[in-house]
Amino acid sequence: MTTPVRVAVTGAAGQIGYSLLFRIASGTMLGPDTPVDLQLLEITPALGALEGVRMELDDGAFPLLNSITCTDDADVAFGDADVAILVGSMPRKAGMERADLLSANGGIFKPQGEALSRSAKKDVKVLVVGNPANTNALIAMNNAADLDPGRFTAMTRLDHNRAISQLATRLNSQGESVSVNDIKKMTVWGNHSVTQYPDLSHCEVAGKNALELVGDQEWYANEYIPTVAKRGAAIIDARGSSSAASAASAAVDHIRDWTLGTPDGDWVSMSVPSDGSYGVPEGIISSFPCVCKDGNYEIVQGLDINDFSREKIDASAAELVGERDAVTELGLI
Ligand SMILES: NC(=O)c1ccc[n+]([C@@H]2O[C@H](COP(=O)([O-])OP(=O)(O)OC[C@H]3O[C@@H](n4cnc5c(N)ncnc54)[C@H](O)[C@@H]3O)[C@@H](O)[C@H]2O)c1
Ligand SMILES: O=C(O)C[C@H](O)C(=O)O
Repeated sequence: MTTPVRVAVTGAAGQIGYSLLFRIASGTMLGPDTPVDLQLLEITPALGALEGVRMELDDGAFPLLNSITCTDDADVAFGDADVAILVGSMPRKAGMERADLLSANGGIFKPQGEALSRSAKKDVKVLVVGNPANTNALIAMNNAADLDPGRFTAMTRLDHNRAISQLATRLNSQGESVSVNDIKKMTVWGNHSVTQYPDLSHCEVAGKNALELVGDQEWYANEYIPTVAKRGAAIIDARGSSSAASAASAAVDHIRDWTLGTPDGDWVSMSVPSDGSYGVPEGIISSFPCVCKDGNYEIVQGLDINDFSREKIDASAAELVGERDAVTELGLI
């Protein structure tokens, strides 16, 4: 049998975990020929609920699911992990300031970065989903002394997928006949927050420029961008809890593409450590257009950035720099 891939998931008994684990077990993330070992981390009080999830995973009789480990010890969960999806975090509660949230999550992502460094494979692929995802990833990265910083990424794939879907809906309402499959080269820049910038200037729809097809800068600036950026809040309003199945689906997309590659002629949005590309300061984890091949990602180079895009990319980068400065002040990095 092919050696199973060890996939660690934190916050495994939560909402996203409930959707994510079954898709990983079914082979949707790593392909139909790759067995998996699931290494699931929860806080001690949630181990009972996690046991229930394990029972349901057993009941799925998934042919690719080689083993399931449930633990409250990060070194066990991350032991020899090939992939680590960090979902468990403390979401913002009423009355909490950003600094409170960053500090509470520092208590989670600092020790988890240290445990990844001690226990995971050196080429582990880390995806941080738990919010504030970009800065949580930065905290983990900065506390993982023995790992290459490039192993740490954060999730903006949900924003990318939302941007594609909203564009298809708009074009169909204009009388075009567009499927999400026709939309290529979508880019979300910046932070997984309201300052994110879903950029249509390089996006293609069946080979045509998306912005030209839309032909309505006012809609782009004042409806499309805010709708994508505030979609998370709209889901919370409608459902009473934050997005879960779509977030799990995006996590599967992110790890699948990083592992198996992006299609020729297309790219995806991933939050990765900035190397200074497009004027985004080094020392933050920000969303860029990325191509993946042979298990590696690269930031797409050479795209023209117009004045409108420049302003939006700079604003989101400035927010990330502010978050980095706050966690530096808190002694987390
Ligand atoms: N990046 C994105 O696009 C995106 C999208 C949706 C949700 N999110 C974020 O994902 C996170 C999880 O969402 P959810 O709906 O699954 O939340 P949830 O509250 O249902 O589940 C979170 C789980 O994490 C666990 N947990 C808390 N601290 C932990 C720790 N130190 N170690 C291990 N587990 C721990 C909790 O016990 C809980 O079971 C939230 O921060 C949410 O805001 C991000
Ligand atoms: O917006 C949120 O708080 C939840 C999540 O990050 C989302 O984008 O759905």
